[in-house]
Amino acid sequence: MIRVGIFGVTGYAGYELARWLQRHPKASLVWAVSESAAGKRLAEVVPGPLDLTLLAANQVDWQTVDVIFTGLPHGVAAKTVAEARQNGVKAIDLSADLRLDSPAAYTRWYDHTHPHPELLNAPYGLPELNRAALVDVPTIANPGCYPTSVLLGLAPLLEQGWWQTGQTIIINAASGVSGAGRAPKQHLHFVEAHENYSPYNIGHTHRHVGEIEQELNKLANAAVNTIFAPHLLPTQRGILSTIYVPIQPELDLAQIHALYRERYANEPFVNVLDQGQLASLAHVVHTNDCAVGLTLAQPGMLIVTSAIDNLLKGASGQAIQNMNIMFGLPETTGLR
Ligand SMILES: NC(=O)C1=CN([C@@H]2O[C@H](COP(=O)(O)OP(=O)(O)OC[C@H]3O[C@@H](n4cnc5c(N)ncnc54)[C@H](OP(=O)(O)O)[C@@H]3O)[C@@H](O)[C@H]2O)C=CC1
Ligand SMILES: CC(=O)N[C@@H](CCC(=O)OP(=O)(O)O)C(=O)O
Repeated sequence: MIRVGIFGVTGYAGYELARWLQRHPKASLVWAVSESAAGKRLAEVVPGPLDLTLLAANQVDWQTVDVIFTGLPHGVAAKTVAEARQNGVKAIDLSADLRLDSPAAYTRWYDHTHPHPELLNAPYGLPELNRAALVDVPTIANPGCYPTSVLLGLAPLLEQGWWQTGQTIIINAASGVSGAGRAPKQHLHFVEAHENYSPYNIGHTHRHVGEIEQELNKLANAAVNTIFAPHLLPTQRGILSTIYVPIQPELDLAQIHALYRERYANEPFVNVLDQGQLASLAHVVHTNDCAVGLTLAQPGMLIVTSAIDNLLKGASGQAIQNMNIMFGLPETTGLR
């Protein structure tokens, strides 16, 4: 059994992780930390079936776990990961603290100095792109939710060099409200979000742009320029990214569809839809899947639709997939 600790279990991602770990046949949740509710029962804080006594961070016994998950805000998570490493415990970080390749990039997108720049050497945990780098490592940077949908939607095309180098890729994306976390904020208030659909941080301002372009550059082996337009969607969960990609004008849809099907043929969590189908939230919510739809809008312009559940393939499901790889288990263990 893999012995697990969770930090931030009262948060949306941490709680989802705890729920799925209950059903994992090879992992056992040993303890869970909550700063704001230490000493209480989890069921008192988050209504639901999970019940265990919450610990404060300074109460944990590091010797009792093999790995921790950090479902903490960025800036906070890195300090906990550093403590885990000092105690010889592996860590999978759901925040953005381990994802960027350099301290300068982190400061650019997160507006503060990285508290532990030595942790930025963690491999980027998108198994479909980076599986070999995740086996038996001490730390994994779990990818962002929007980046996961975008990278899986574009990887085959960029790896193959079938996009138009130098042209801008436009990403129009929408996320359910759980993507913003549990802390109340005015724009997440029911009256503001329900039956509304609103863009935010559009242009080059959303912090995921740095992560998306960093990883797209690696896939394409070239500088990839994007325009990213996120929206708040009045659902509980789910992300849909609609991506406009300039491609080589001679390519037809059958060729592109065959490329995607071949690239993802052995990927248990990527579902390349039949030609003519478009990805939607209904394909993926409450699963660890990414659904990808392909449409040739006109010669030279492909539209990719890529859908995930932000709390699963976008966070906790992917984190369990990463744990499975880290410990040499079949990747789908506990995720079906
Ligand atoms: N929601 C999503 O769809 C996704 C989230 N992520 C990332 O995962 C992490 C967790 O996200 P999510 O679960 O949505 O966030 P939430 O806001 O729902 O939960 C974060 C939890 O962190 C704990 N916490 C500990 N220290 C602090 C602190 N100083 N300030 C605020 N909270 C603190 C809180 O629990 P307590 O007080 O009990 O300790 C809180 O419940 C974030 O880094 C987020 O960016 C990544 C991908 C998708
Ligand atoms: C709807 C909404 O607000 N979504 C969040 C998604 C970010 C997130 O979840 O954080 P990670 O970087 O850890 O993936 C946002 O846009 O900031």
